[in-house]
Amino acid sequence: MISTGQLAYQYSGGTVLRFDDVDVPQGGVLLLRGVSGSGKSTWLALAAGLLAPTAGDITVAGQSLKALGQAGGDAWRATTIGFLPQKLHLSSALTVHANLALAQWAAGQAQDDRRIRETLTALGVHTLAQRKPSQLSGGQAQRVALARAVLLQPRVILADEPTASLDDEAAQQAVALLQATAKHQGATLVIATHDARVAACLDAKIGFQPMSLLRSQL
Ligand SMILES: Nc1ncnc2c1ncn2[C@@H]1O[C@H](COP(=O)(O)OP(=O)(O)OP(=O)(O)O)[C@@H](O)[C@H]1O
Repeated sequence: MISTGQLAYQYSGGTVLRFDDVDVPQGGVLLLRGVSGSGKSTWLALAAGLLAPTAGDITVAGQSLKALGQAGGDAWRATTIGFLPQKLHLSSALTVHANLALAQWAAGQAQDDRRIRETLTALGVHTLAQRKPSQLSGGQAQRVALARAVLLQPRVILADEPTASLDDEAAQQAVALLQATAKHQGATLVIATHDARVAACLDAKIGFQPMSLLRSQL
């Protein structure tokens, strides 16, 4: 589902970031660990097709991302990748419902209010549909952002530092929610984090594949 071979990326003028090979099956979980600057965000951008590898291959959901052109990339990403960013980027002027409708519009899809309601309900935030982001708690806002990420039923969920600035209980809930949502949708889940608590929060019964990015790789 996600497999890489000799994957490497070099920013203009920067050193070459080299990544270990991974092979994550559909529905599997990859825990991408590494300290700040080790390349987690770069790896996520490569997996989302936002960056093209400098060397090596990456295949996501059967699509070789090397073969994906700029134009095809947007359409592929809209239906394949659900991204939960560290900074949630909910539109402050819009209600929760409208934020999700905007995601459907941005993907070129017709507004589907039923699907929006179903997704908000699955994440326990349907009663907040008419609120603006400023009227949500941090945990509620993260659930709404996760709802937006999985709205189009992506085959892959990429989560960037989902437990940053959360206390232990909220971190446990955030990871459990991500894992349950991915399982419910049959999606492959990648969590990129420097937070050592995440491994302990993941459900060991389901299992996950760890990959550590080390500063020495830079
Ligand atoms: N646009 C860029 N131009 C040049 N170098 C970059 C750029 N973005 C990132 N880098 C460098 O690439 C390396 C990996 O960065 P990356 O953001 O992927 O790490 P990270 O593990 O996600 O870090 P953090 O946890 O702090 O977000 C770092 O050395 C960083 O300075």
